[in-house]
Formats: sequence, structure tokens, C-alpha cells
Amino acid sequence: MLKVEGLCKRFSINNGKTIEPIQDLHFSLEESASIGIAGPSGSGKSSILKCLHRTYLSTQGSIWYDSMLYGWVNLAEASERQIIKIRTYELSYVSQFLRVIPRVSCLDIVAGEIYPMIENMEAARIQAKDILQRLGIPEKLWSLYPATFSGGEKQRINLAKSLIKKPRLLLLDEPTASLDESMKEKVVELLLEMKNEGTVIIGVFHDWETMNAIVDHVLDLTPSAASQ
Ligand SMILES: Nc1ncnc2c1ncn2[C@@H]1O[C@H](COP(=O)(O)OP(=O)(O)OP(=O)(O)O)[C@@H](O)[C@H]1O
Repeated sequence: MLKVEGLCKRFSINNGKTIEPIQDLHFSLEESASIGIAGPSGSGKSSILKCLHRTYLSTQGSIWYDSMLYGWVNLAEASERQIIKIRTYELSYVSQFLRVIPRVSCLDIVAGEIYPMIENMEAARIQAKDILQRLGIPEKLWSLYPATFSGGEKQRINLAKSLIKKPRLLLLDEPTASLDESMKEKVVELLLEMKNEGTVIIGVFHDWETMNAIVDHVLDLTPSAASQ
């Protein structure tokens, strides 16, 4: 379902210097597979996720994804229009931070993610309530704007926005970093359910325990591990 071939990402920094955190990366994943990306700070974990999501344009290489909408498509070269469609329907990226939409309630932020698919806001809200409940967001918060929510609440809203879509390819950037143990368990349970339903998960995790509970393989970017 996903084949990453010879992926490189180079950044130009000051004085004509460059850094290249991703160099000739290869991996492939079948349906329901999952990998965790591990490695020291600055080793390129988030950059890999951002290249897959096309937040970053890769410098070289290809990211072949077997999409529902277009069949096999190279995400590194797909058109903006294709990327927007793929992100709407089948690819989701959960960052650590929630970008709040002013004056939209928490419930509608989450429901709005599937509105393009079902075009019925009431039906979307029913699904949004279900996922918010499963992620432990108290009902009294559903009608509020999330700008003032706690870090852990914002992180769960971010997760709810992605998980409600049941994406085929889910990219997670430290999705449980601000959560306590019981919330982490709820998230792990939901992610495993999605994985069993066929979602491919690629994630960077805050702790090894969470990562090991979710992933089948680890892509370790630690220099000594990478050279083995
Ligand atoms: N937009 C950017 N412009 C310039 N340099 C960048 C950019 N994004 C990332 N980098 C650099 O690329 C390298 C890899 O960054 P990245 O965020 O992918 O690492 P990471 O492994 O996720 O780190 P951490 O564990 O600290 O989050 C770092 O040296 C970083 O400074």
C-alpha cells in the first residue's frame, strides 16, 4: 500500500549551508501494517512524516501510495489538487498541536472533518460525539471553543479530528505526549481498532511502551542502528 524509495529531504539553512536529515530512505508497508519511527532529536522523524503528508516537498525519491481515489500515486509528485483530495478522504496527519479554528465549537471542529464525505452535519455530529466520548472529552466541553482547552484536551481533539475519518494512512507525531496513562490506553485501544480495520499507521511516539503496543516494526534512525 505504501512504498518509499530513495527518499531524501534537504533543507537550506544560513550561509548557503544545507542539512539533510533524510537520506536515501526505503521502506514499504502492506495494509494494516504499522511502523514506529525512532531516533534521537533532530534525526528526521517528523520530517519523514511531513514528507509523507506533503507538508514538506521531498528533495529526491518517491512515495508510492495505493490510493482509493487515484490508484498508485507518487505523493512526492502528485498535484496539489490530488493531495488535497487524498488528505480529505484517506490520509491524515496528527501533529502534537491543535490549530484551532476561531469561533467553531469542539464538536463542530471534529464533525467538520467528515462533513465532506457525508454532507449531513447532524449525522457528522453523532459520529463526532462518539469519538469525543471514546477519547474521554467531557460532554460539557463539546459546545466550547478549544482555544482555552488544556494541552491534553487539545491533543485528544486533534486525534478525534483524524480518527473520525478512519483514514487508510495515518501519520502520528507524538500523539500521546500530553496524555496521562488512562488516556493513553484509550488512544492505543482506538488505534489498534483502526489498524485491525486496515489502517496503515506510521508514527513517532513519545515513549517506547506506547509505540510497542501499536507498531509491528521500528524504523530506527539512530546512527549506529541505521548503519547496521
Ligand atoms: N522547515 C525546516 N527548515 C530547516 N530545517 C528544518 C526544517 N524542519 C526540520 N529541519 C531540521 O531538520 C532536522 C530534522 O528535524 P526533525 O524535526 O525532522 O527531527 P526529529 O527527529 O523529529 O526531532 P525531535 O525528536 O526533536 O522532534 C533538524 O536538524 C531540524 O532543525
